[in-house]
Amino acid sequence: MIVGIDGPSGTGKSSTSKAVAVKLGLRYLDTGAQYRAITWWMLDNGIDVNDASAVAAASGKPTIVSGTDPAAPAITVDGTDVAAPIRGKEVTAAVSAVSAVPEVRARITELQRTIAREAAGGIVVEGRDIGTTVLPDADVKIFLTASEEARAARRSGELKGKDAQSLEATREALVKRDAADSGRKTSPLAKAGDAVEVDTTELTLDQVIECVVTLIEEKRGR
Ligand SMILES: Nc1ncnc2c1ncn2[C@@H]1O[C@H](COP(=O)(O)OP(=O)(O)OP(=O)(O)O)[C@@H](O)[C@H]1O
Ligand SMILES: Nc1ccn([C@@H]2O[C@H](COP(=O)(O)O)[C@@H](O)[C@H]2O)c(=O)n1
Repeated sequence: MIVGIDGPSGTGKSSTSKAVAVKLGLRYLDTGAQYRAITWWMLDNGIDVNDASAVAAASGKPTIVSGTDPAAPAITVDGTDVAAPIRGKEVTAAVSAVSAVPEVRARITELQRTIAREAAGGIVVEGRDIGTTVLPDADVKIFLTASEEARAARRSGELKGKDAQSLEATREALVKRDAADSGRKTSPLAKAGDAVEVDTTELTLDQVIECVVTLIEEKRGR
């Protein structure tokens, strides 16, 4: 059972995917974390993230390893645990430029396909291009959406301490990242033709999880 969950940022992909995977005994892959990890490495190594040729030339250097336990997602770069730093403001602001580079996408896509292939009991993979490009033959494809306001409010509730910002600034940053992700040439953020769209604006997280579990169980014939 391969499940692909895509959608813009703040629609609930990670929270839903993890919970669904725990409930159904599936593995879990956060592909955004992989793009964040390679971006973290570029910044840490002084690569200009707006220089696509420099990013492309360096894209094969870091070794990225993703854990697939939905109860304890993990990610390392060259053996360093980067789970915390990849969520910082700097990486968030730079990740769309890095993820738009075709060489980066080719490398990370290959990694994702290998992980999905090796997940014997099935896996929930979440991202932006899972249904369209990474796993076009996934058994279940879901595209989550939500209004800008709902997404900004959700994201704003998470940002604390040094990364705290106004609701309006959060909304602007989110819209800018979605526009870059949707507008890039290579596998942009998009709904696959055969994906089920779920608008989560008025739904609680539990309702979204239940909806996705039902779609998977229907596919399994239960
Ligand atoms: N239906 C919902 N109702 C209210 N809050 C929600 C809902 N779904 C998710 N959230 C909350 O919104 C925040 C963002 O959710 P999450 O990280 O799962 O989104 P995402 O789509 O994976 O975002 P990104 O692509 O930016 O990583 C989290 O704090 C989560 O608890
Ligand atoms: N399949 C994917 C997943 C993510 N990206 C890029 O990574 C960024 C961070 O993703 P989060 O889910 O952690 O917010 C995202 O903005 C994309 O630039 C991608 O390109 N493809």
